[in-house]
Parts: sequence; structure tokens; C-alpha cells
Amino acid sequence: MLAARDLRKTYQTGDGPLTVLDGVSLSLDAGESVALTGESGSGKSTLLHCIGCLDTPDAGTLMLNGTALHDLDEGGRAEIRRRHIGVVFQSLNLIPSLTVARNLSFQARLADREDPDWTRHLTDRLGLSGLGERYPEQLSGGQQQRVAIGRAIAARPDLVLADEPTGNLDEDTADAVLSLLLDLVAETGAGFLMVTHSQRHAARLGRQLTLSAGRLA
Ligand SMILES: Nc1ncnc2c1ncn2[C@@H]1O[C@H](COP(=O)(O)OP(=O)(O)OP(=O)(O)O)[C@@H](O)[C@H]1O
Repeated sequence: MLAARDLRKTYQTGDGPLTVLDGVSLSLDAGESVALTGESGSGKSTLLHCIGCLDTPDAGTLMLNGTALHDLDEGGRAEIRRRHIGVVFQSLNLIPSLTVARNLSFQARLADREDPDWTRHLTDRLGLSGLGERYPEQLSGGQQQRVAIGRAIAARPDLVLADEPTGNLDEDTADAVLSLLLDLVAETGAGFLMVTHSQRHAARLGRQLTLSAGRLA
């Protein structure tokens, strides 16, 4: 479903060029879950952003269900993000001016894939049924994170990417939110790639990869 081959990315910094991805290859099948760990600054977010069409690698190829992402222009990448990729960040990215219900439906509408039954199911499973008319700022951190998860999978994307999705939560809440995320992604059949600093959380995914010195192991 996803195949990344020999991705390379070098940033120009005040101290000179910094090579963060130095020939990274990875494959992900539909329904498969992979954890990405590595030291702070090892390039995990950079890799996730390249795969998620939020950033572009300097070299390498990236195929998603037969589409060559590396050949797309910005408009093409935006289309892929809208229709095929869901992302959950630690910093949520909820739309503050929209209610919980509209945050969820907005994403599905963007993808042209509105499905009221799925949205209702998602809302129930995420424990947000009574909160649909609230605004993000009126929710707890755990509730906001559950809305962010709902947004990422509202459009039933082929690929779900998560960057430290439970990093801001206490341990019990983080465990519960991760369980929900894994269950719901499994229901959609999407591929799932998650950056985490927690070995315990990484162990709950099907496969574990570590980024070090620009390479995956
Ligand atoms: N736009 C940029 N310009 C220059 N350097 C950058 C840029 N973005 C990231 N970097 C550097 O690239 C390296 C990798 O950053 P990245 O955020 O991908 O690491 P990470 O493994 O996700 O780190 P963390 O676990 O701390 O979130 C870091 O040294 C960072 O300072």
C-alpha cells in the first residue's frame, strides 16, 4: 500500500547542512501498524511529514496505492492529504471555531466522503456523543485528543499517521486513547504509522522500527 524507497532529506542550518534522512526505505500494508521510535532529533517527524505529503524529501520515491507521491505538485499533494491520509498530531490541529460534530464532518466533507452512519459510530466509539455541540476549548485534553483522532479517520483514509498522539496525556488516559486509536484504525483497514517515545506503546503495534543516523533499523 505504501512503499518508501531511499528517502533523503538534508536541512540547511546555521551550522551547515544537516542530513536527517539518509536513505530510508519502508513498506506498509493495508491494515498493518508500525511504530517509529528514535532519539529526539533523529528525524521521526521529518519522515512522517514526508510520507504524509506535508513536506517533500530531497530524493527517493514514495508510492501510495500506485500513486507516485514524489512526482506530485503541491496541489496534487493536498488532494492526497484530503482524500487518502489522516494525521493525528500531539498539537491536535482542531478547528477552534467549529463544534465537535463539525470538526468531524468537515474532514469527511473535504474528502467528499460524507457518511453519517460512520460519523455517528465514530462519535459513539470516541465517547463524544454528548459533546457534539461543544467547541474544542470546552473539552478536556483527553476529549480533544479523541476529537483529533476522529478527524483523522472520519474520511476513512488509506493511511493514518500519528506523531506522538498521546504525548500530552497522563499515562492512563494515554493508554485508553491509544487503544481507541488502534481499534478504530483497525476498523477502517487503514495502514498505521505512529511516532512514539514510549517503548511500551510501540510494543502494542504490529512492527517496530527505529530511526538512527538517518537510517531505519
Ligand atoms: N525546517 C528545519 N530546518 C532545519 N532543521 C530542521 C528543520 N526541521 C527539523 N530540523 C532538524 O532536523 C532534525 C530532525 O528533526 P525531527 O523533528 O524530524 O526529529 P524527531 O526525531 O521528530 O525529534 P523529536 O523526537 O524531538 O520530536 C533535528 O535536529 C531538527 O532540529
